[in-house]
Amino acid sequence: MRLFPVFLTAAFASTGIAAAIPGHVDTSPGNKGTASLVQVRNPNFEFRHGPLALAKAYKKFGAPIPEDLRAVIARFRRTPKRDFGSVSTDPEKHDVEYLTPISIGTPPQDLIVDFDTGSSDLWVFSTEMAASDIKGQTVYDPSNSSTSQILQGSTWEITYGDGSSSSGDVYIDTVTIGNLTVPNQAVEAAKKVSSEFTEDPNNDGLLGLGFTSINTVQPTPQNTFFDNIKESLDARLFTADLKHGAPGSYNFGYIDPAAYIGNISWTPVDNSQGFWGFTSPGYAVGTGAFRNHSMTGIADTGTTLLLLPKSVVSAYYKEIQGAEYDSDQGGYVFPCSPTPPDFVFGVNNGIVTVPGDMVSYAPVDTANQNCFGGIQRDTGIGFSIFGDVALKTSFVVFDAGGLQLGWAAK
Ligand SMILES: O=C(c1ccc(-c2ccco2)nc1O)N(Cc1ccccn1)C1CC1
Repeated sequence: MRLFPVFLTAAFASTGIAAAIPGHVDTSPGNKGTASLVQVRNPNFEFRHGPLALAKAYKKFGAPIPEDLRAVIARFRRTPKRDFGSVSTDPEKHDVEYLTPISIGTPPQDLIVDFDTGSSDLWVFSTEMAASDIKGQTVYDPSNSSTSQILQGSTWEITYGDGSSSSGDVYIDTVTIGNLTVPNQAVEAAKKVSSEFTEDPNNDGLLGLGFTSINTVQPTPQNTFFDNIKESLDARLFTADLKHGAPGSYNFGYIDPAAYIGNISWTPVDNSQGFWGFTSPGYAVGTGAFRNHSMTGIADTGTTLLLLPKSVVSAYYKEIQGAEYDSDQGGYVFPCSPTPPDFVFGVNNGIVTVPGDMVSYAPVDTANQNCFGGIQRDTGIGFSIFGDVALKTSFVVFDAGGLQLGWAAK
């Protein structure tokens, strides 16, 4: 029978050497019972921080742990694991929206959704919808997720500024974005969506990155993904790096210094309406002089265009030969060439430049003669909306920790 020298196992385990494998113990008469044991690394041994291993050794032999060692251990224990993550986001035609992959449930169900800093509901197309409302979208099936739990009695309903709407009930399930997972995220399953969503085959839902104060779940509003994960991030912020006709990214918990040039201009955020609100001090048209003109608005990745006060918009289009407000098109239209002037807006004591070629949003006719403007009036909304036309020219930091927005060129 092979004796397994248990005392040796214990001794080795505390030093990271695997339990010695049973060696050959020579018990022939006259022999002192010597043993030769081959050591192998213990695959299950968790490498312990040096001071921790030293403290363990003191403990094992009943020696008091010196004060300085105790202090090091305490500091090591206080810094919990921190996190950060990144996910790619792709523009639809004309950069009308940017779509980003997320995973929901167990096993993971992969959907592609619109990250929207202008709203705060995470809702998705679901198996609870009428088949006629689904045209090509991928749907979330809570019954196919072993981790989904219905949030009994909860419902949601949201209406967006473009008149679109959706509603349904609520599940708690695991949601992963990039390498970041929230195990108990409220996932709002759609039962109804308006035609604007049905007719958008590539968009499986919205992921709100606004403030939880405007989440529409009743009776108890639910946290956004960002609100659920922000305390475990290295920094309580996310960044939006949207691009014109090319993949961009949303990063969580860190500012990538390689993603921007020059300095970040910071401006305080007013989140009293649940949005990433700020006030721009003014604007310039092309190479013209900067005009002081306070514009209060929000940074909204979910809105395509740059919607500004009527007076600013008409001052801009006044500089374009042939530009006019076309009520048939519902906005300013102008000749696609020559390229219109840049539009510059202030952010604190910095500026953001929207290049003229990004102001031409899209041709209004097949002859490509006239273009619909990317800058339009914010009439009736109550504030301006710095949507994708403004955001895609910049690297934007949504800093919940400092309650500030950072804008940088790239
Ligand atoms: O679509 C929305 C929008 C987003 C969320 C909510 C909402 C209601 C309740 C919770 O969230 N209501 C909106 O209306 N835009 C953009 C927009 C575009 C055009 C006209 C009006 N607005 C909000 C961010 C400003």
